[in-house]
Amino acid sequence: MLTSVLRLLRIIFTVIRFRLDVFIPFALLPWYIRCTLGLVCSIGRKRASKNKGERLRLALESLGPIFVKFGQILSTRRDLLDDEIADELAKLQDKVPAFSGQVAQAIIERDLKAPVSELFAEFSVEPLASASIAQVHTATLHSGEDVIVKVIRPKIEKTIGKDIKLLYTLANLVANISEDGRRLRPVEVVTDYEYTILDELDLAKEAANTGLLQRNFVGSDLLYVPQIYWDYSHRNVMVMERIYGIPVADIPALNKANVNMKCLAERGVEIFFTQVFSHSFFHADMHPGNIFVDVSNPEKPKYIAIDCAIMGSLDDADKNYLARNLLAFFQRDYRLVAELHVESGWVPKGTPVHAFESAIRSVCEPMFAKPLKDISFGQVLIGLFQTARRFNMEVQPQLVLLEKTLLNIEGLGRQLYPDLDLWVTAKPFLEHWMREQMGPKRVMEEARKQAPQWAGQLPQIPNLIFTALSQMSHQDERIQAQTEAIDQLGKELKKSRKNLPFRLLGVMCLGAAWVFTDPASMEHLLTADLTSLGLFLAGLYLLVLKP
Ligand SMILES: Nc1ncnc2c1ncn2[C@@H]1O[C@H](COP(=O)(O)OP(=O)(O)OP(=O)(O)O)[C@@H](O)[C@H]1O
Repeated sequence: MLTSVLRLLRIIFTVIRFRLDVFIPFALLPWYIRCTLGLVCSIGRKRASKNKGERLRLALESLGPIFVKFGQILSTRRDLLDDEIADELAKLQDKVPAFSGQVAQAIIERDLKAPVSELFAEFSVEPLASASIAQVHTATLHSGEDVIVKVIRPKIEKTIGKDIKLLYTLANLVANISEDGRRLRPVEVVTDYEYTILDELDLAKEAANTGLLQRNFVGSDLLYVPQIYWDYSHRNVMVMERIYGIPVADIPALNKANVNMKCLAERGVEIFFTQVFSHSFFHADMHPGNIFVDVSNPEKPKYIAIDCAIMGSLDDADKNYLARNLLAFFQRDYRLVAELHVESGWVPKGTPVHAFESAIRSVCEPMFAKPLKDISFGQVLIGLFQTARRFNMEVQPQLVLLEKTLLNIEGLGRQLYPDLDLWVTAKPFLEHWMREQMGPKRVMEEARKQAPQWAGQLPQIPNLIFTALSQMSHQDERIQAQTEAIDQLGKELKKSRKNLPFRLLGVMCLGAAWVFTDPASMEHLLTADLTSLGLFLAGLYLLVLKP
């Protein structure tokens, strides 16, 4: 209790010291609080010469690593903050003094239940790196492999718990006293922070994420994920293969190694879209400190990713939302963007489509002042989410995580190769996704999943086909590709749609074949066999050969 009060006093003192009163909606406070704050805030007048964002950054730095982390996470919420403040907060760095190597050693021995000399052939007591949550030491296993040992800071969970409570108190205060404050969604920001930081506290979870990411990219020449040593990994300690790549932010070193920067930038985008659309599992903490480059083949450089504590995953509905909205945006079909939101119920039923359409147009249309290749997908999503929020849509946290990651990837890609054309790299992924949604593979997958229910629903299928066809003809009118790339995509979409009735019919035949071969429904075995064989062949023809 006493420590919380002291911490709160320290926060108040910091607000005064760094003149953060500019963030306080004075007009809404009672007169006596206004006078007192005005008086004490004049103490920090010297700092008023710095801009708002800079003062906020300095204040968070002075409050310590947990607040620095909060500021770093806040800096990624460009959908809520002014660019000036977000840019300043993005400069926050975890410059945290290391904790003693002996303490790290004691944590390892306690968690792995053996002395360090027994666990490793060599262990460096000097840390390799130290951040707000964990510290990294190098070691060598008895089998000869070089590894790193990541150890969670002692007592950090307790400190974080207390700071989060304080942050919630402040967030609720801001949300309750001002409309402007509510617009910044302070409680949502703190919840976001809480989830992120709690994920980082559990190294067993990070190890599991790393294992899954590694499996997803096994055999790939795009991304390497170091191996986890499971026998040595627990909640507070994780042992991982040591990697020796060039940090991605070290552009002089990459140039010296003759790395093909265009290829490197494009591969970053490719990895991101592969994770999102093919694996539905993406690394969501892609800051440069977590990305290295293997330059053994400089023409085809390979990324190495570490620190898989924060991962995102999208379900089919999210991917659909993303692909269809991005495509509609690039066709400048804001009507379709609005309809997608209203029809699906993302914004409350009854929201006027034209009002949403006009709001989204005013946000997005200025983006087309730039050439297509310079349009930021991340900024498009920010515009989309900001508008959707104004229309009371709750943007799902996984989509916000995706938008933040996309911004990081784009920023990194353009730093490596300023002429990076994101659309060209992203297009095949959106194309593939849309094709798969309507292609035979997807239909077969659905058929397999749905077959038992369909047996009872066969009579309704003609009706469903009719609805699907009328929806398709409605949407066909909308496909007006803006560039050659989008044109091409439109053609491919139309082609898959043309084939859809045949495929639906094919699925019906297969479903019927399945029903007839169900032993429970068979009265005359021979007739049933012939009927199901005929239906099966017809279904196969329509699904696979006809297209
Ligand atoms: N497998 C590895 N091989 C070589 N170096 C590593 C490895 N894992 C981590 N490091 C080094 O340790 C540093 C910190 O690691 P990591 O990012 O996992 O810790 P963290 O506490 O999550 O830090 P941050 O919060 O800053 O991301 C990395 O920037 C890198 O220099």
